[in-house]
Amino acid sequence: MEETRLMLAGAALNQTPLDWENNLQNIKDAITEAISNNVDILVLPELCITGYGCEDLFLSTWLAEEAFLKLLEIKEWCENITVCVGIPLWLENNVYNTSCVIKSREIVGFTAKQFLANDGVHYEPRWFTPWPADVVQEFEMLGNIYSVGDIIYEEQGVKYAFEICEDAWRPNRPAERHVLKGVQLILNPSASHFALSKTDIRYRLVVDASKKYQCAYVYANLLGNEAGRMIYDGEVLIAQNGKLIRRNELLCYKNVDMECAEVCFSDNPTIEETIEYLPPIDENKEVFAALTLALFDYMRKTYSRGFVLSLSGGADSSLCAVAVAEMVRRGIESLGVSAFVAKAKMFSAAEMAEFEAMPEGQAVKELVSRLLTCAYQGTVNSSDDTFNSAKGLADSIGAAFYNWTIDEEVQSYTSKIESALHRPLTWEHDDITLQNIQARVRAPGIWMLTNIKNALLMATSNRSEGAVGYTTMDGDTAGGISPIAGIDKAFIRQLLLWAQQELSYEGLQYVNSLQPSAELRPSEEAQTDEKDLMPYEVLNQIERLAFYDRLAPDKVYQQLLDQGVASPETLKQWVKKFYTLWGRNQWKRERFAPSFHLDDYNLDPRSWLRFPILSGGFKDELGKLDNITR
Ligand SMILES: Nc1ncnc2c1ncn2[C@@H]1O[C@H](COP(=O)(O)OP(=O)(O)OC[C@H]2O[C@@H]([n+]3cccc(C(=O)O)c3)[C@H](O)[C@@H]2O)[C@@H](O)[C@H]1O
Ligand SMILES: Nc1ncnc2c1ncn2[C@@H]1O[C@H](COP(=O)(O)OP(=O)(O)OP(=O)(O)O)[C@@H](O)[C@H]1O
Ligand SMILES: NC(=O)CC[C@H](N)C(=O)O
Repeated sequence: MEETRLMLAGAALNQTPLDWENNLQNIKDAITEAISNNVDILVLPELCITGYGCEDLFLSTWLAEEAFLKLLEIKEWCENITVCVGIPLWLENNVYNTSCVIKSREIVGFTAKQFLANDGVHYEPRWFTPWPADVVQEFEMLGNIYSVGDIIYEEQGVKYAFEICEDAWRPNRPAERHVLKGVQLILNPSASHFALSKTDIRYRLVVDASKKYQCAYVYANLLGNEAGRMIYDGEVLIAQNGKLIRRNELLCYKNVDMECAEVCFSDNPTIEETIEYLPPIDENKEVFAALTLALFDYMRKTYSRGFVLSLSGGADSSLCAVAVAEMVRRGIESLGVSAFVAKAKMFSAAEMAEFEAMPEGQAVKELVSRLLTCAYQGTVNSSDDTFNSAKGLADSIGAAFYNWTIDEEVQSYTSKIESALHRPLTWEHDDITLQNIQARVRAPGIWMLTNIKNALLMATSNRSEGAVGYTTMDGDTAGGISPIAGIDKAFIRQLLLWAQQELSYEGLQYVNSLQPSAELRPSEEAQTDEKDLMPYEVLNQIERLAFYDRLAPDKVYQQLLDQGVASPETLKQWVKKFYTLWGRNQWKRERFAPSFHLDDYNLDPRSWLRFPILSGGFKDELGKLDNITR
């Protein structure tokens, strides 16, 4: 075969469902950048016209009709370039998830996804119909006839075809067949949610496939917090014959992040400039990168003016505080001060000029003071340690910090109820009630600050607390966003140590020396979370075995016993406590503020784990544990 050289590009886009203006602007910017780089073929992410996360709106025909009109606009921007753009397509009562190929202002065809994502966070078969392999048909739209299906396209003699995201994750992926028909280039528009270490799997799907099928491969993912919960890392990969040619920085703050490379097609192509080595995955780094970008997008897409936080100085609220500070630092590192403040869409021209005039370090601190407001709300049960931790951290990152006590409000409610019931409330008889009223009276004041600031209230619940409902509903669950509800407590504690050491958040030194405590009981009782519950490591292990590995309670017990986690009696108590609290507290998980999906699975009923609100609570299954003799 004669040698052909094609300039190939993939662009990650930060899209938002139904935000036509934003989505089209990003697409236009990507096309303009590609044209200026003499790109022959540009791949844009899955469903990027409408946004991937439109959910049940995909079932409304008007959405696809509107998207088609937008496609006709986009087509006019494609002068002397081939652009692949994701769009839902309604045909005879079915909706298909497609990528449309536009070449020099003409629509060449639509490739429809063949394997729909239906695991974990994905529910695609609810909306889309899978397309059968090897089938191509014609359809009429607005007076024109188009081709749709499993099309093989050609660019300057090079045959190419598609795998749309999930298509590449299946053993009988389309590339298997396409390469037998002479295809030398596979394009993959994706909406592949972020999860820890997942980039490694994608690398293999792309680079190993390019080796196995002896082809070139271009992969382009969505970028940012698109629709609230899922985060996309914006990965762009260009590979050929098992060699990685381009890969971008993941989780950046740009709207458009493009990579391009000239790729040679011949019987024995020369592959210049390959990337031999990718840095090893560091999950702490990944969590911070994903969490902070997710916060920034959530803030600007809700037009909020920063965050408000009830800062106890404990691990969970400290992580939320550091996440906002790191959001500002990373955002400025990625975009520069001017673009960051412009993108935040909340500052006047005069304020923006003020920030721009500051040295970068000062701008970061000044912005943190505007974007993060914290309050310590102590009671007689609070310790100096937690106050010092909260104040020390807030001061060190430059956050606005208030301090007040809530004893008066607690006392006011307690005496009201005591006089209504004609009896005193005591720790002996009313333990949980007296704990919960403290957590609850922290909510109105912090909500007031939130309203005044037009900000978002951060709820600090973590994943381990979520599993067992160790949190007061409408108390410390109050908030508009639960940024760390996907992260377990053991991970949080080591993450904070890492952030102190590696990211130099010195203000974390206080929390890193504290034992987690709710500080809701009188201090002489020395309440700790782990005394109330069980060691967090064990709680997290039970949760994973129960809901990721999907084992029955007795098998969970047996496995942990075999690992020597605790004595049989203690372990039985912990397993029983876990399942009983898990079953009783589904309603709480249903009511948490929206949280981010960070791990390969999580407990969020809206995105991963369905469980009944009313259930038998594993009574019989836990009863079986008593019959196990060892
Ligand atoms: N299925 C269901 N659907 C709807 N509502 C249901 C329900 N089951 C119970 N309920 C309701 O739930 C109420 C109990 O829930 P709730 O009032 O939240 O209280 P509850 O879950 O009983 O207790 C809260 C727990 O969280 C711990 N906590 C609280 C605050 C902070 C921290 C910390 O770590 O800092 C820890 C505290 O030590 C205690 O163990 C019941 O009175 C009942 O009304
Ligand atoms: N003294 C306090 N001042 C302000 N907020 C508080 C105070 N005590 C508790 N809270 C709020 O209630 C939340 C729940 O408390 P919890 O103890 O679970 O979390 P934490 O204090 O951040 O972490 P840890 O459990 O590691 O101590 C806190 O994150 C915080 O938002
Ligand atoms: N949009 C998709 O098809 C995503 C599914 C794919 N398994 C992923 O998580 O990346």
